[in-house]
Amino acid sequence: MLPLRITRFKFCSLLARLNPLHRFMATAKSTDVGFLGQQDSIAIDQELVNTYKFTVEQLMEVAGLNVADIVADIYPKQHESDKVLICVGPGHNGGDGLIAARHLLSFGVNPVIFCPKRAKSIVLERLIEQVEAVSIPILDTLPSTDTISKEYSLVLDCLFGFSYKPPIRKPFDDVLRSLVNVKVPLISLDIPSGWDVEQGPGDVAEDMRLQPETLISLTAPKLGSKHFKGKHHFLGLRMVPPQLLKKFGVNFPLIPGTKQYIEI
Ligand SMILES: NC(=O)C1=CN([C@@H]2O[C@H](COP(=O)(O)OP(=O)(O)OC[C@H]3O[C@@H](n4cnc5c(N)ncnc54)[C@H](O)[C@@H]3O)[C@@H](O)[C@H]2O)[C@H](O)CC1
Ligand SMILES: [K+]
Repeated sequence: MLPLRITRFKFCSLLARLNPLHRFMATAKSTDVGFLGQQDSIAIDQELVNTYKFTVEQLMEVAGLNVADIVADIYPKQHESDKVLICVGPGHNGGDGLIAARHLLSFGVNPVIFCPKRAKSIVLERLIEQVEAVSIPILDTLPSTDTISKEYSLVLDCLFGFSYKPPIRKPFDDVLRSLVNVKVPLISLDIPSGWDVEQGPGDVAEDMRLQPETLISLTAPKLGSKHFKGKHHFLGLRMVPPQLLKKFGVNFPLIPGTKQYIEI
């Protein structure tokens, strides 16, 4: 008899072929996928570039597209005027957010970027120029909690990813304090910002402890995400080569069809 997990995937796969809408039902468990520590997450990223010859731009483009895809599928636009606030940080987590903004625009969504600190790398500067070129607004001050709750339908947290090391530095402490009080759904990319990548939210001051409704993990969930208690946890970036995943003990699920993400 086949192990239960394989049987489930075969069944999902068959259903997916029969009904494209079935993609929403395809799930795996985060415990089956495995969790990554901070050093291994960084090492995978480096091997993707050094050994597998991807450019950072290629990886981020796919990651950002996956994020936009998940957001548009799970939180479809309710009103023409709906806006999505995308909070971007100075690293590649922020880069994924800038790319997601561009793709969301192409899906008919109205993205607005909040970028408290501009990155100095050429790659990120180009991403900023790309969103400016298509007239996506970029704010350097966060709107008040009330304004966000009234004028935006969603907030994306792309402030920090797997390279974050506490304690938090200014001005991000105040940004987290505001985001904690926002009433619309919060979606965090890779790890809720401010959480320790491995330990999770335990040592984070309560007034800065984000509790997102949705978490989107890339490649594999990070150890800290074991503490995630929101509604949806998705896994994206299926493009990472299987040999590399195996080396780091990641058991990336077989996603039915050509969809780029799966709920875990
Ligand atoms: N293989 C993959 O899974 C890929 C993931 N991607 C995304 O890239 C991020 C990781 O990007 P990285 O640039 O390494 O780091 P961060 O975005 O986490 O941010 C680094 C940035 O933050 C500053 N910083 C660190 N600690 C603090 C602090 N305590 N206070 C203030 N600022 C801090 C630091 O100085 C840097 O400027 C990953 O999570 C994914 O989202 C890519 O898409 C490629 C493939
Ligand atoms: K994040």
